[in-house]
Amino acid sequence: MTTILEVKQLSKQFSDFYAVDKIDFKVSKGSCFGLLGPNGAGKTTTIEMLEGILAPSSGDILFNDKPITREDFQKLGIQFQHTALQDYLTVRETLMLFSSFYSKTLPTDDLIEQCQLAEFINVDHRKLSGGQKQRLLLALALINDPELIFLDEPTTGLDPHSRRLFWDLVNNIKAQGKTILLTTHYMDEAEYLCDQIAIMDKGKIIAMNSPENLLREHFKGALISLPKENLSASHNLVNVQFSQDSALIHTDDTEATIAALLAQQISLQGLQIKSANLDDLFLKLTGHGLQSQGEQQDV
Ligand SMILES: Nc1ncnc2c1ncn2[C@@H]1O[C@H](COP(=O)(O)OP(=O)(O)OP(=O)(O)O)[C@@H](O)[C@H]1O
Repeated sequence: MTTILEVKQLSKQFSDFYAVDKIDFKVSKGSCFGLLGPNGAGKTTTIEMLEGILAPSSGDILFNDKPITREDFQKLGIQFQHTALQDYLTVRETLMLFSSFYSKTLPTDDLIEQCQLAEFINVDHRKLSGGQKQRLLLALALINDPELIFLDEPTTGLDPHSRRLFWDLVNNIKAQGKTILLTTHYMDEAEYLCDQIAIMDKGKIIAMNSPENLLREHFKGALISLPKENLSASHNLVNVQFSQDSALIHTDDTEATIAALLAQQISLQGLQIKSANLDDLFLKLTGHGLQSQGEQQDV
């Protein structure tokens, strides 16, 4: 597969602190690459260097095998976490305003259709719901017909229906052969959309592969989940990790583990046997959860 973007030993230092610390990765043309990690992991700092917004402290960024240039930045599309839009403009007027900034643009009507904005085209953008606003920001990111599109936590705070709708739009864009670099806190989003993911924590990439291979690499057996309150300090168990509400036991032998729980008279009330997901992987690799603290969805 052709590599569209390559990052080598990329770092960003703020005073004496490394927000991004010597990371390496490659993004294949036509794929969706996910940068996954909790608040403060260094995701936004990384993509701001790739977008030309922040100067790297050290390292290289190659675009189509050559050091990235000013001209290359014109071939990027960026959906920021927050974009200040001109007040009092409708959705159509906003699209037309942004079109005027570029020499080459996609037809406004195509963007409206592609991002499912037809219903709101004459609505002041300030009246849009969270999901509608994200679709408008996606249309703005696509306006210059970019080769590589950056989506920075595009579904944070959206309700489940809006997130699903947004995922379908992203898959349609990918089906057109575009490359997407996505940052997200959500493991289900990464599992659904991404061909490759890099898990970041504290400025470093701690694991990288396809979601399926990562899970296969790190979880051979099953994951037994029990309500935390079923366990006490006197119980003697190995391979237990604690998330907010549950004790998670990784096991290659489910029957033997359940027998061990029963032998210690641990209640099996609320027990679940599940396959591991990226949240479990993150917990295993770092000892802390992937979801940011205090984050809420406006369901
Ligand atoms: N301009 C800056 N000056 C100093 N520190 C910064 C600056 N920008 C980011 N940081 C710090 O760098 C670290 C990484 O931040 P970054 O925004 O890249 O993380 P993130 O993974 O994108 O988090 P989030 O999911 O909250 O957006 C954080 O500790 C942040 O406080």
